[in-house]
Amino acid sequence: MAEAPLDKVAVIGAGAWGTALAMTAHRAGRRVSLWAREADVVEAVARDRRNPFLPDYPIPAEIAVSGDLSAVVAQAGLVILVVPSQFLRGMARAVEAVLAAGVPVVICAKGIETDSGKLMSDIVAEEMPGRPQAVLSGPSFASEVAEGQPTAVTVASEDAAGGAEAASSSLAAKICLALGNESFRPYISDDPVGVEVGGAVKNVLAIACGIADGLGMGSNPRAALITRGLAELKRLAEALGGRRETVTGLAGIGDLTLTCSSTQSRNFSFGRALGQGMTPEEALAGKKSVAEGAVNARSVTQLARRLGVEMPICEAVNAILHDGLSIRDAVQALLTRPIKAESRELEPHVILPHPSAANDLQANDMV
Ligand SMILES: NC(=O)c1ccc[n+]([C@@H]2O[C@H](COP(=O)([O-])OP(=O)(O)OC[C@H]3O[C@@H](n4cnc5c(N)ncnc54)[C@H](O)[C@@H]3O)[C@@H](O)[C@H]2O)c1
Ligand SMILES: O=P(O)(O)OC[C@H](O)CO
Repeated sequence: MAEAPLDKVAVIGAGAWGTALAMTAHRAGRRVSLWAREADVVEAVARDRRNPFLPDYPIPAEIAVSGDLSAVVAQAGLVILVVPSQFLRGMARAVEAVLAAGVPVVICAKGIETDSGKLMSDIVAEEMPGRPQAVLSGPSFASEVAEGQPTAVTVASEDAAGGAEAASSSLAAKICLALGNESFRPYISDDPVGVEVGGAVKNVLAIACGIADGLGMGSNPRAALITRGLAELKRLAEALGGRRETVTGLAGIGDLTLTCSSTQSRNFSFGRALGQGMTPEEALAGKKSVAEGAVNARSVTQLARRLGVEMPICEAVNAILHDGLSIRDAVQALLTRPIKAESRELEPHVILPHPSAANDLQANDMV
């Protein structure tokens, strides 16, 4: 059986998701402290109990919000890391310097580190050596979680592997008990890699779906992008040692479906703005909130190339965002790729030239 829930929870990162998770832990009965990087966030919460990153939901008075990292993590039994992916390394290092030994961390950033191609769990292992760690991911818009809408997520830790007994005494199980409440339902997984890949790649695919929406495309293209995007996600998860099955769960298809079909998603909305004619710079201008896929299109495709994994939709998004490929050319290149088998058993053995691609090898080569 799992042990008693972790009592005091420290949340590092007071963006929308960190704030919603702090509220979740508070609803679950934990004592909660929240670290904010920006002085104006600390001041706004002190003044009117509202965070500009999630302004519509009051923060309960019992949640202590501070910019003092040592004070926030003092006596914590669990630390939740919720800064954007490209800042996780620096934050993990800073937290490690002030956190008591043995206190577990749960990673909530969705992404892959640019250039190194490292997963968030690799970064934490490097910067917080020997510290127990888990990953939390799944379909969870911060605003809906803050509102108390029913939400299900996956929490994964390696020690959950080995059967029911291992799973129920794992770190993932302890975190589920610490954070679960009547509206927030976490599930245990033993596949952190599969869970992480789902969260990182779905943001890139959401940009692709947003672009299609911005172009005025309908439901057929969206369904095609989600389904073939899922195939890309499965391939990358497997190449990294995760399981294809994990990708069919909340942190894979669950999050993919959510993010690829709602203007609530920052990534979908960013893609939509591109499809409507904005440049990436224009679409991101003045935004304080993060669209992880904009950076992670690069890190995901870098990693896929290194591993020899075919991810044509992610490649197309990356080429649009970072290599100046026009959206029109990217769409044409995707649609005229060679004909392949859909199923895993035949893939990649059946490859036929696309009937309309004979005269367009240049665009085709790009994806
Ligand atoms: N918002 C959601 O609905 C949601 C849900 C699930 C997962 N996530 C993931 O959570 C992570 C955090 O996203 P968010 O939505 O809370 O952020 P946000 O867009 O609401 O806010 C931006 C965050 O980035 C932080 N930041 C900016 N520069 C920084 C720096 N140099 N160092 C450290 N932190 C810095 C800010 O302090 C702020 O916390 C992302 O990986 C995101 O994909 C978000
Ligand atoms: O708004 P997005 O696109 O960052 O998506 C937020 C969450 O990741 C949804 O699960």
